[in-house]
Amino acid sequence: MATPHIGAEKGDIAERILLPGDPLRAKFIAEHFLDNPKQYTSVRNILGYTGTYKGVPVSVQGTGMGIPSISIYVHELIHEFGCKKLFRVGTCGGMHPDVKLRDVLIAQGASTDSSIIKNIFGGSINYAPLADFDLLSKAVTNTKKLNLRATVGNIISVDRFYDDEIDSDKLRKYGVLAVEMEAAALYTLAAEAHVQALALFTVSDHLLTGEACTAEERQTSFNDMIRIALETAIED
Ligand SMILES: O=P(O)(O)O[C@H]1O[C@H](CO)[C@@H](O)[C@H]1O
Ligand SMILES: O=c1cc[nH]c(=O)[nH]1
Repeated sequence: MATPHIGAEKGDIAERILLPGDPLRAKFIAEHFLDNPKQYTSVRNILGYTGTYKGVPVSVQGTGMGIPSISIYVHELIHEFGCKKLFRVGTCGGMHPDVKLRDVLIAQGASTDSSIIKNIFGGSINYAPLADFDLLSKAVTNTKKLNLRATVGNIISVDRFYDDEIDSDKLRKYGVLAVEMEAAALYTLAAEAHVQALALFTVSDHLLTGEACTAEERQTSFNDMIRIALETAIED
């Protein structure tokens, strides 16, 4: 049965799913990478599609921006539609000299300032949202097989896109590579539900150099990240 935010029926959505924030990136991925894609939802213009990749059913679904938004979609996808392998394919802001514009990053861990994650654990606990190790290791192998490059490390999922108070120098000193707004929630919700999740990114702008991709590039030009995610998604 359809959920409040996803207008699909049980069975319409594959167990393996790619999750861009931008619904138009979902449409682009479905139309350019999947065979026979069928749109299963357009509720709130957050688009979702299922097709096949190399013969394996794969879905792709927008999640909106920020932890409150992705948490709604990931909850419904896992608990109502049975998704088991979830791949965020996002953009991020590079904040470390080791990463350059358009680089692919894979989040081994996702630090966060999110009160949603803090409130789950309460007290003095700072939970460490982590990638599923099996997916992470397969993604690294697939990156090499595809003759591509990806940097693996810690990123930070923040609540505010415009945040003058964030201490980028300290985060950089501790090796945080980039900033985005959803991965920590994906990792935490996947851990709670005992399903697998991995977040991959393309650096769309750089906090140190001021370089930025255009809005059109953000929607469409992230093929390397998507190929790594799809090759990893279809493995058993
Ligand atoms: O390009 P997406 O996947 O939306 O990801 C990044 O872009 C948005 C901010 O512009 C946030 O959602 C952030 O995490
Ligand atoms: O959340 C994001 C995404 C891209 N670039 C940023 O600076 N922040």
